[in-house]
Amino acid sequence: SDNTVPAALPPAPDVIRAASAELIVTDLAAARSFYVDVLRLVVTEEDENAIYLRAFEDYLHHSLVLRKGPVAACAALSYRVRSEAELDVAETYYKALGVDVRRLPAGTKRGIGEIVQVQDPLGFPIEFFYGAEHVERFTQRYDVHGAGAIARLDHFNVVTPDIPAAQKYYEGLGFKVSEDIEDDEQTVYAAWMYRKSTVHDVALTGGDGPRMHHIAFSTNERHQILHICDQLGALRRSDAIERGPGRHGVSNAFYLYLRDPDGHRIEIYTQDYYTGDPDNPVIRWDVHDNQRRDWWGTPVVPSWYSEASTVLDLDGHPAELVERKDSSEAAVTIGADGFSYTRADETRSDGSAGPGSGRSGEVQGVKLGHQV
Ligand SMILES: O=S(=O)(O)c1ccc(O)c(O)c1
Ligand SMILES: [Ca+2]
Ligand SMILES: [Fe+2]
Repeated sequence: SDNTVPAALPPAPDVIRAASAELIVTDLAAARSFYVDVLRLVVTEEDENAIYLRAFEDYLHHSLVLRKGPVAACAALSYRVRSEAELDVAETYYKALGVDVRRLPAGTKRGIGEIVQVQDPLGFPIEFFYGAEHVERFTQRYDVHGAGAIARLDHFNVVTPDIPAAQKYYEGLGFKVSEDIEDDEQTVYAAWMYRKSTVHDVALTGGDGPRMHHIAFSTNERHQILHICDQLGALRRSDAIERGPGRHGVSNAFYLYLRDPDGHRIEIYTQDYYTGDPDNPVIRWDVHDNQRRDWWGTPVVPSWYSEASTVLDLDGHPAELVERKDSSEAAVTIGADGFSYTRADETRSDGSAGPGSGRSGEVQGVKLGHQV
């Protein structure tokens, strides 16, 4: 056959949604204090090596596994597929992609049925599953919710060097782009992609990867996010707050970013918008728009761009990092994330160029905590 035409891939598995994640934590008790005592996630099961957690609207066994280990890392990002039959489809698809594919019998992971585990073409440890033990759904257990009630897992955000290539790979899995950030030289800095009818199940962040940027849980209302902030203040754990609370430009969600005791980033997120119709309009942001990441123009702390969690391969070893070749968002915008323009061609009353018009040549820095 004509070997210049890539062989047609077999059908891709039918992914429903981002469903759970497994994080390696170096101090299980410290992690338990953060995720259970502070965030109030529900312990479905636990032993001396692992804690299986769920949010209040989850009825599958867990949506987050904390596993004790020597090095903090992300060990799995798991997507639920529509039926057990989709596991064979997944195995065939990923074997055709030529990556490491393993089949784990039901029960290998507590509460979960058979799993197809792959190290995907981007280098991430991905699991596909359908079967899972049903446990009590705490949707209306307001007697245990608390004021910061977390409803469910919403999305993964992954750092990968080549966004167009990553987008193509996820489009092959039937994901669609809802929003992205680009510039007028066709560089793409980030993209948000979905299977369920919200803004994303996975977000692609341009950078050296594979690294896990964050796992996001959603609440039903903003006041739950505000309570989590107030509670962290009361516990003198405000240093767990990395970024926010605020209103995202992309997704329009209200957000908060926390760092757990191992530095894993957890987002608490609420009220993005419906994307379920086939002609859902894609929103494209200019990388210089300083309302893209925070609608109010609040600066993005540098650590949010630079820090992310190591991911493991299927043998539990840190995955090789690939450097990003395209320009980095922090390099082109950290100034624009500071106290700068919100209008493209701002001109001062005396006719001089405003800071954001790009005509002033002024240095646009981010005012850090020690600066007045
Ligand atoms: O900061 S962004 O507005 O680009 C953003 C939007 C949605 C997310 O889930 C996120 O982590 C970040
Ligand atoms: Ca802080
Ligand atoms: Fe997010």
